[in-house]
Amino acid sequence: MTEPIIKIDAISKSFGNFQVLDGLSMQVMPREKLALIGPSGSGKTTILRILMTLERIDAGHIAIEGEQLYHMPKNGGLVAADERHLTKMRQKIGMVFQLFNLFPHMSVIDNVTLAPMLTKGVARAAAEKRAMELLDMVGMSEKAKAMPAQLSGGQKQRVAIARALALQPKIMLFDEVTSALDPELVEEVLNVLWKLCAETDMTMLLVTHEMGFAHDFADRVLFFDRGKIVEEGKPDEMFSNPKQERTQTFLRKIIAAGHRV
Ligand SMILES: Nc1ncnc2c1ncn2[C@@H]1O[C@H](COP(=O)(O)OP(=O)(O)OP(=O)(O)O)[C@@H](O)[C@H]1O
Repeated sequence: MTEPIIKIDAISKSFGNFQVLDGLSMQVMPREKLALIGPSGSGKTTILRILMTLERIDAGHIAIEGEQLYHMPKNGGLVAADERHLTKMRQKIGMVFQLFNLFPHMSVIDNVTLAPMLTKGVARAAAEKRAMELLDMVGMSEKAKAMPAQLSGGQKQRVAIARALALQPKIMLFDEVTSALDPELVEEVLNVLWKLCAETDMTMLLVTHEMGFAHDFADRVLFFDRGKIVEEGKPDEMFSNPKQERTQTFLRKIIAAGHRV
């Protein structure tokens, strides 16, 4: 039987006195496209940031491809992972943020080549060749020499996707990647996600308020509330026939706000 590519086991996370996650467990299978939905503040972004090692966990375990993320084997047991282990594990995962986070003082192509050159020691010529392929895939090769300030939000986000792909991650995390975009630019970014879905075998986790997209794109939808998975299922079941009252209320509000489900 295929093993999960991500195995989250009873993780907890607090910020000060505020407990965001309390014993959360979930698994993701290789190639799976997962949508994480739920009200603001329910912990969705925190889960992605923990997987990306941008936040630490207080308790529990996470395994990526069967290898511990925050722990490493030592003397027959497990100890806290050191920076070297975290750096190695981080390369399996790429993340795209709501606010692009491009390096403003670097050109588009330099944004994409930086990580492979710095973290993997890839030579500039090879890194640029690969970067141009990735920029071509997201429809941005003509802007390779441009600076981020010269780009629209949708273009910046497509560059951010190319940059995240440059380390050839097996897992891609998308954190509300269209939320900061003008409505007419949303489609161009969603089209890139479709392309990644069709042309790569990456595992993709998507936090989104675009319910229509989550419905069409995801293999499985997880509905979160207060750091817990309230309900999960196939998109058709989740959106047309949610079982839990909390899910029903959330989706009613979303529909009332004019979002397609
Ligand atoms: N660095 C931090 N310091 C303090 N509190 C934080 C921090 N990061 C997140 N939180 C709090 O943790 C809770 C969960 O946040 P998170 O961003 O994971 O929720 P979310 O479900 O992604 O919501 P949204 O859809 O608004 O992004 C929120 O109440 C948030 O204010």
